[in-house]
Amino acid sequence: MKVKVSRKAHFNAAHRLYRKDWDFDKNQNVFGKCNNPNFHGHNYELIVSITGEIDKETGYVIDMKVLKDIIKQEVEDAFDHKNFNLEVPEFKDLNPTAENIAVVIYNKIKPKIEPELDLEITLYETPRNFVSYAGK
Ligand SMILES: Nc1nc2c(c(=O)[nH]1)N=C([C@H](O)[C@H](O)COP(=O)(O)OP(=O)(O)OP(=O)(O)O)CN2
Ligand SMILES: [Zn+2]
Repeated sequence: MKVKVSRKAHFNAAHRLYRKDWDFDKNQNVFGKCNNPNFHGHNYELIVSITGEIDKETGYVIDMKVLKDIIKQEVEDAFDHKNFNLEVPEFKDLNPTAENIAVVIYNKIKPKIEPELDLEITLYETPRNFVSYAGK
C-alpha cells in the first residue's frame, strides 16, 4: 500500500526568458514580455509530493520535518529572492522556464530522499500556470 504525502513551499524570484544565441527580435517574437532585459518576478508556489510505503514503526512515508528541511535547503535558501539568470548557477545556460525550474528542483531533492520513494514536483509560476515533473 503506497501513500502520497505532500508539502507546500513558496519562493519569490526574478527571471528573463530568452536564449543567448538568438537576437533580441527573435527572443521577443518567441518569449514576448518575458524577454524583458530588466527581468520580471513571480511568486512561485511549490508542491513537493513523496509516494511510498508507510513505515510500520513510525507510521510515516517520510518525516515531514525532514522534508521541510530538504525543501528549505535545496529550494528556498537557493532560490528565494534571487534572480535565476544572474544568481542561480543551474540557470547560467538554462532558460528559467517553469518546466526547467521544476526539473532542477526534482534533481536537487531526489538524491536527498530514500531511493525507494517516488518524487513529484508541482510548480505554480502564477495562480493559473503550473507544471509537474515526476522524473523520466
Ligand atoms: N510553457 C511555459 N510558458 C510560459 C512560461 C513558462 O515557464 N513555461 N513562462 C512565461 C513567463 O514567465 C510569464 O511571466 C508568465 O506569466 P504571465 O505572463 O503573467 O502569465 P499570464 O499572463 O498567463 O498570467 P496569469 O496570472 O497566469 O493569467 C510565459 N509562458
Ligand atoms: Zn516569468
